[in-house]
Amino acid sequence: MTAKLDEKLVPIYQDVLHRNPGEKEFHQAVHEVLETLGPVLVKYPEFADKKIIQRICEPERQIIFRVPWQDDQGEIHINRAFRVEFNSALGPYKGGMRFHPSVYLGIIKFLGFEQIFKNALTGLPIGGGKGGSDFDPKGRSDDEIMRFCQSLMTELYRHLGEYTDVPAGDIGVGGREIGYMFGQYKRITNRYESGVFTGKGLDWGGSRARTEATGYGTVFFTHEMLKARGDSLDGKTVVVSGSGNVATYAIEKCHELGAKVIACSDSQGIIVDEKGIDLKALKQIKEIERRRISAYTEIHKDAKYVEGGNIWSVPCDVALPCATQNELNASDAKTLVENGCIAVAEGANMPTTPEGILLFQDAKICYGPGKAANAGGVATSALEMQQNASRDSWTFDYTQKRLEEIMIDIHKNCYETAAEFGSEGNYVLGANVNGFLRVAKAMTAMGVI
Ligand SMILES: NC(=O)C1=CN([C@@H]2O[C@H](COP(=O)(O)OP(=O)(O)OC[C@H]3O[C@@H](n4cnc5c(N)ncnc54)[C@H](OP(=O)(O)O)[C@@H]3O)[C@@H](O)[C@H]2O)C=CC1
Ligand SMILES: N=C(CCC(=O)O)C(=O)O
Repeated sequence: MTAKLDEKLVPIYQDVLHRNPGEKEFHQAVHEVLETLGPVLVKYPEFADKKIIQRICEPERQIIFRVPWQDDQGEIHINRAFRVEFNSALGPYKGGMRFHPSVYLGIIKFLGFEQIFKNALTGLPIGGGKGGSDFDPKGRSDDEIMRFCQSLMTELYRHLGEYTDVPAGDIGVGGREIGYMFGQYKRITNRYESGVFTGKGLDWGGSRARTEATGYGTVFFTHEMLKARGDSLDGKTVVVSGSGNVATYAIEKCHELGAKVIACSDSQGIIVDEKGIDLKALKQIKEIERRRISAYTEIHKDAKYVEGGNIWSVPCDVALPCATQNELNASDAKTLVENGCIAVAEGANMPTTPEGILLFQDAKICYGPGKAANAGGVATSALEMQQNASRDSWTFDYTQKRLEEIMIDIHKNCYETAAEFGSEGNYVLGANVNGFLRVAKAMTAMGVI
């Protein structure tokens, strides 16, 4: 790690390392928050007496279980799944499910820890949690995905509920997977509990604008950062990593706001289209045909595909990492800044390494951390829960307007908190401290639980 910790926080971090050996992504997420909490303990010494930080760093519950399932050829497979119910001070545990072969407990705990503060920043009544599995959905048939989701839910259902723990999507988990998990939950419990999952389909309780929300919200946040400096997204050249749910709708909102996205990626390579990414083609390839991004050049012959290419080598004004953690390192950050990049906003969770963050901050460019910039997804999930609870269904425009207002508020609160603590423009400190204070005050009120 790079930035130094306040001496009062060093033993807390050492204890996290001791209790959670080998979970390097979780260590990274904790360190990034602890780096900014020194001044908070000066202003609120009572939080040290109540051991609030130590309690937040220890999940309330960690569930690990086996998921056996059969493929279309009848072969049996065994995967491991997780649900980390991290913190319920502000509401039921709320966070996605990630299906990816790289998933292990340390990944879920980093995601769940980030989720605590992200959910707090929305100002909505949701706690922090996360789950997932090392199951790889790539290349699997719909029936295999269904059988896996049913087997996973047969174990997990007992821990879920609209007032207890509410999963949603993340890498490898979209509307299809949510549908199969919700269906099995309903079958086992014999309850139509709409609010137990978010990201549901529009035909069965989903919220309009939820599919678009994370990507849209990241762009709204970017726009706010630029506006705070008297600038805007209009006319800017943008590079977006990933080509999944978050990336697709970040591209869509960039184009709506007058920017031009010229590159995006998947885990195999990057495409560069100087005329601007054709979103219709991208959605057809990724959402409908579930193919590799390389197929884009079959439609647009003058676009360029680079197998294994580094998307951060493409010169741009704005960079939106929307793929996965630690995808943007110090060398990438240096290249972006040298090429004239003036703003980075994280659609993905923890995509920039600690060294990359420091480089962006030293360069004094706009840098929006994921817990603030990508909170639009979970915020709209909370709006889906509101609609479900009131047996209502809002219009797209009304829901998008609520989302935009929430993102404007998150930016304002982060900006003002950073200034209050003497670090104007430091959105990492602003997001961490503003989110932490919301959780800490609730935990203090609820006693030592
Ligand atoms: N969905 C949501 O509501 C929210 C998601 N996020 C975060 O946004 C990011 C993207 O999630 P989402 O769009 O939902 O997921 P998707 O599965 O829809 O898309 C993930 C994208 O990232 C790429 N990717 C995944 N893993 C890697 C890797 N190890 N190396 C390179 N590329 C990779 C995928 O490429 P390929 O297809 O080749 O694997 C794909 O293009 C994640 O960090 C997630 O945690 C944050 C807030 C909300
Ligand atoms: N994957 C998500 C969305 C979580 C949710 O909508 O509950 C995230 O905020 O990282």
